[in-house]
Amino acid sequence: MDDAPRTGQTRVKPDSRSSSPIGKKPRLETPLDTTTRRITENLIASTTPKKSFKKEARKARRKGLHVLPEPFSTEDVLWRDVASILGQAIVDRAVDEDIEWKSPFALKEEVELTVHSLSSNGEGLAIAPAPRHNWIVVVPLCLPGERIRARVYRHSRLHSVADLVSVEEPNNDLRDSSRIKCKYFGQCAGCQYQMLSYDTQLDLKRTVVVKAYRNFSGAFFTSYPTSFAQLNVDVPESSMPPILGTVGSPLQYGYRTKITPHFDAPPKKFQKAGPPTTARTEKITQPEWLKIGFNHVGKRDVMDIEDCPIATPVLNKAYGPMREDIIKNIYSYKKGVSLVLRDSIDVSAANSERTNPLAATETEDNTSVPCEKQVCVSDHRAIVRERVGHMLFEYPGGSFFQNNNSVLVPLTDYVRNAIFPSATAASPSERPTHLVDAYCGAGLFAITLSPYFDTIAGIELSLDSIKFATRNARLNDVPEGKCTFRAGDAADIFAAVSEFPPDHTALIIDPPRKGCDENFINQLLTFRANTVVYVSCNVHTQARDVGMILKRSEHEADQNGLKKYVLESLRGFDLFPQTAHVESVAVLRLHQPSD
Ligand SMILES: C[S@@+](CC[C@H](N)C(=O)[O-])C[C@H]1O[C@@H](n2cnc3c(N)ncnc32)[C@H](O)[C@@H]1O
Repeated sequence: MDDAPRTGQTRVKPDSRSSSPIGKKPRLETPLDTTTRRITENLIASTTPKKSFKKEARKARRKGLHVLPEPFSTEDVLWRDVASILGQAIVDRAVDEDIEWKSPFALKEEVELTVHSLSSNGEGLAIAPAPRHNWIVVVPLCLPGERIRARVYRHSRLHSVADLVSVEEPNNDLRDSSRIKCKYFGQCAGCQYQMLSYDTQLDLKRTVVVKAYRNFSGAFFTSYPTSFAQLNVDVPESSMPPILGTVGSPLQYGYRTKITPHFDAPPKKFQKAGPPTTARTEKITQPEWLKIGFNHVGKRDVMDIEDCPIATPVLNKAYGPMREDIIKNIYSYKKGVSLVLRDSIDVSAANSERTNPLAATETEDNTSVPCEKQVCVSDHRAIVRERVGHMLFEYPGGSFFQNNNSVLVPLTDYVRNAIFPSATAASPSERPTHLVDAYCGAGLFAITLSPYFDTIAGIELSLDSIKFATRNARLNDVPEGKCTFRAGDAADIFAAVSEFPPDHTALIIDPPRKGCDENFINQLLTFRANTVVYVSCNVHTQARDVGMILKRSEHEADQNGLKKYVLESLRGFDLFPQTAHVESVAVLRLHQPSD
């Protein structure tokens, strides 16, 4: 291969300190890069840690160089969608002719387009009209089949990004504006699917899961790949296991139990001199420059937002007075602020009512829970209390907890049913007795599933979350000694559970967006828990990790006749209705190679 970076592109050396999930000094190649070697050589390797990657990428962009997206990032996922619409022949030709970064559009050019499909990130993808048809235009808030006008504002590799100007011919089979419940729809970057029926949203999310496994898992090859690069080649959908329908959220609006609106500090001239005299003497009104809310679609600037219909009513009620307070005191802020608003059971009221069995209310399944008052917690260190079914969870306002309470009982029930399918239930000697909850946070899975196991171990990087997981076990009367939580890297859990019987152990994995690392996957494959349930907020890194587990265990089964992991089921869960985001749950179990 030609080692020299091409003009206009950059190359960053892999960092050997990284704990990449992809093997030693991997070179992650996109499907098309397999044949476009010169570009592959210029990929910023996936071994580069995120911070270095961003720093190197910034440096390179300052020099006017082109930077290929970080593997598995939102931009990488978009690139795969762009490339699969254009097809390999067009991409290869563009590389040979050195035109893959040369947009046929001018910046600010307005163009009429027909939307081809939606990307996995929810944007519309349109093939540019002839004679510029070997190029894709990415436009938010439009739907397949629609004729639109869009204004181009950025170029990338074989695609340009544009603002939606107008929908000239809507797709009335999909679009129904009467469904839209937010006055900021079309401007706020938060929710792009409000014009769709909920069933359509769930179908689209299933397609995202299908595409992620097709593009990023490489798990369904017929032969064993010799390098990780080979894992990243499109596989035909027919060779994948069926991907089930996305499980919907019981609440489709008013579900978000956490929002983080933000605002910038006053412009420098006001910071030095204080507010203009009028602002000090007259009734305080919101200065023109002050925007408190969320980002504009396609931009980094904040737009002013007074309420958010996907947030719970309690958060919306608290947000108005918070905004007023900020407006009143804005000149005392020296830096921008990201607020946190979390919906919580009123801890003081709940404490007294928990001791009063008469203060109870009926739930849908005719059981009773204490009457509870919901409040908004806006202090990062204050305790938030939340109920999942009949269990209570507490955690600090600034730490991780799932943001859609309405879907947590279906989600935890689903994970439990996956671990105890009816076939296994018939044979008590095969039932899992031990549970490992890796990336356990405040103990959501470990504690909700605790009645079904003899012994449970959880691990989590955040010391705060671990303190609360331990406290939550006590809060829910989990017998002393049944649940052990420790702070540390997820991979450390395997040394701590060496006494657990792997055949009777279930492992739940719920990592952050970047997925698992190589050390974790190696140890998982050595430990060999009978059942693995992988819950993920990033189906693309999940596909990569699951692909790796399946292929490596298949290889070992071929070598030594051991059982191998089989992907028994895979489906999306909708934790964020009205948005393009999908959570994904994969269930893997050890099977005899002949099964
Ligand atoms: C998506 S959250 C899941 C938490 C929990 N399972 C839940 O549902 O509430 C991922 C968690 O992994 C933790 N984490 C991140 N990197 C980790 C690592 N290397 N080892 C262990 N935990 C990690 C984060 O602090 C976060 O709490």
